[in-house]
Amino acid sequence: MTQFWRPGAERPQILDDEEGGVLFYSAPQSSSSSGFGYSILERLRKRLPVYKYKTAIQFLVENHATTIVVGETGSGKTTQIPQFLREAGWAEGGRMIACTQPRRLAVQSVASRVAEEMDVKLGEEVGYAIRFENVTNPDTTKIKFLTDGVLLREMMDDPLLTKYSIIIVDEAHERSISTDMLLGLLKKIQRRRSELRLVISSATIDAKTMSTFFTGSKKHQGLEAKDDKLNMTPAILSVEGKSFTVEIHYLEEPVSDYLQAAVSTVLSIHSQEAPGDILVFLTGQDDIDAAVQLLTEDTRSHGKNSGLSILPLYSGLPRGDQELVFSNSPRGKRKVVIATNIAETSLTLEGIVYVIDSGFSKQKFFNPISDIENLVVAPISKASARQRAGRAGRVRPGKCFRLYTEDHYVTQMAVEGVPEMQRSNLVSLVIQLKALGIDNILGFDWLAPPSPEAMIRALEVLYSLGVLDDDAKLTTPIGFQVAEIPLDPMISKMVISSCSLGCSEEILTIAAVLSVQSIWMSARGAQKESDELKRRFAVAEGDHISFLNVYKGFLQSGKSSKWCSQNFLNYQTMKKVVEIRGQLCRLLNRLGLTLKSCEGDIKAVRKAVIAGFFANACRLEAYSVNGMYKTVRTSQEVYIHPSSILHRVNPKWVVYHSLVSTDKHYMRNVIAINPSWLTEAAPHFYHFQKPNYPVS
Ligand SMILES: Nc1ncnc2c1ncn2[C@@H]1O[C@H](COP(=O)(O)OP(=O)(O)OP(=O)(O)O)[C@@H](O)[C@H]1O
Repeated sequence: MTQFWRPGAERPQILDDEEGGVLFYSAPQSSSSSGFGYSILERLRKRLPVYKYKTAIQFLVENHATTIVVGETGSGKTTQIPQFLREAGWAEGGRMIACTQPRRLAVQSVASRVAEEMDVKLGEEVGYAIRFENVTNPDTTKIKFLTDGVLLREMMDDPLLTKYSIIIVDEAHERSISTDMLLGLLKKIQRRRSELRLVISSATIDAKTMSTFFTGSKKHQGLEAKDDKLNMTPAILSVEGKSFTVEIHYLEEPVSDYLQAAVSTVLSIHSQEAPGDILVFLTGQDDIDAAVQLLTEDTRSHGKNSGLSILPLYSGLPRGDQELVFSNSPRGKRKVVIATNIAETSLTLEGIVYVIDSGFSKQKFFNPISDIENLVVAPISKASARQRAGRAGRVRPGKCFRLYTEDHYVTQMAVEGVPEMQRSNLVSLVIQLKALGIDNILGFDWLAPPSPEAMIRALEVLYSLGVLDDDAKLTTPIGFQVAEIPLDPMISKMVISSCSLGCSEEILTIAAVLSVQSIWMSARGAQKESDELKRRFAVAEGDHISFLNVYKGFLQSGKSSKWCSQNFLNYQTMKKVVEIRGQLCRLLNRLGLTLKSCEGDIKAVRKAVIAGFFANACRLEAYSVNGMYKTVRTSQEVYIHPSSILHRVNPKWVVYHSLVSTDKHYMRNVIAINPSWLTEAAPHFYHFQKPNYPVS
């Protein structure tokens, strides 16, 4: 390795691997089915550190309302604990074991692994559910992996989650909004359902804080006397041991450009280290695209076959492209996966031997005063760094190269990140709690309370949308209907309003497109061509209406992948749009709402968009030469994003879907409006905005 690396002072312990861990290094790898026979998988299971604790886990769960399991990354918590509990009988009599994950990709991949280990078909005894996708069988599924967001949704139909005997909240250290909300609600449910068991697990969780949160006397918890033997004090189990060693290396000196440093480290590993795939953690799609390009250019400039197979991995990537990271690298090539923190927890990518950790991730920070949620590149916490390193050492020993100094790790990095709850827009959280009948949101039992300002802002938004009434209760029927739709409340309001405006067919298409990351392929060096193709679908009214043209073209092409690539559209994402739209149609039918097309009456569509997004109205500054707009609500300076159809067109009044902040605040997905529609759609809201609202 290059000399600037220095091994970490605290070497991770070497594992006891009595049976000789190298035995199965050379075993054939494959994507979905590992190619290992069931009995080999059974042997591998038994060698995981957590296996030694099987009886202890079964005993603790039997006797404690809550069990907290802390164990190294890769020790087998996610894949094994649900199986142990199933063996102990917790999935008998029509009951199910749920295991939540913060991320969809993890849900799918651990569910497949567990199905494989149990030698059953995915979707039968072992299933999974993520938003808009349910691969379970109500009659046969015993172990269900799902995102914590989906479990929260299930509570709307079944508030006590009666079909589950045990809920395992995995990766609880991530402290996503949904995880925190779930923990508070599960604590409440336990008071009503003494038979429900909770297991909280993570490699990097603060077990004491969690234990204090869940501690309560039976009296306090309101449990009945029949549960005399049940211990209300959470049990804490520390699983000792790690699958394989991961050597940690730090930089001798800090670097100013982590992207360049990551690329150089990939190249030096490739030239100096033994075979094995590489996983690089960067911050977002832009970083990742740049790294892919730099690596590709480097190898091209040397006129050689690099021997590298480079794969990006981020949440906006279509499913098919994401799944490539699980496949074997082409023969003789070293796979390099360049990922965001989507790959930070729960994932096992079999060939990974080397991890490169940039030390940064993109994190949301919401300012309730300006009402802007920024995605900021910020240093990660020690917990994240440990999780990243833990992606190596899962099926063989590994190395982790941290692109920062050991001193930085020890003295500068926070032990844990700030919970998402304390740095996000809380509109979706508030509506969900309201839908679950929790009225006193500020008094809710939070693991860490959100800021009152953000709460108040969320209440204001929901009130202005007509979702909450003067007593801050959900309105009938709009509030309840908006809460039923698993989308951002502003999109849901747009959908509901479209039913009375007679354009729900069109708005469902728009809602589905706004629910995926981007329907366009990444232009990567072909910006001009991509812009020209985009213009074929463009209409003067803006992006939303252009989406309707794209969707129509896709259907007319017979949902053709060729048509998509000819038009710079992402085929997988377009298929997803069709799927989401179908789900939304079914949901509207269930809610008894009418599906109707406006047959080209674009004005109705624009009015429906405003019904949801009136708060995002902006006016072009009178003498602006550079396309500067000001938001009506807070007079914030904003610009139309270059990816928008309306970039450089600059209509006088617009409404946007979301803001992204880089050098400036940019509006994405923009529609031109008539300002009088704002007062028509939301007179109560614009009444207060009069000083900023010169109608012209
Ligand atoms: N898809 C897979 N392919 C090969 N091995 C796997 C796969 N999934 C899991 N394993 C093996 O099972 C082990 C345990 O994985 P598991 O996800 O249960 O660990 P964990 O303790 O939950 O880790 P983490 O805290 O990182 O989520 C891995 O270290 C690896 O050896």
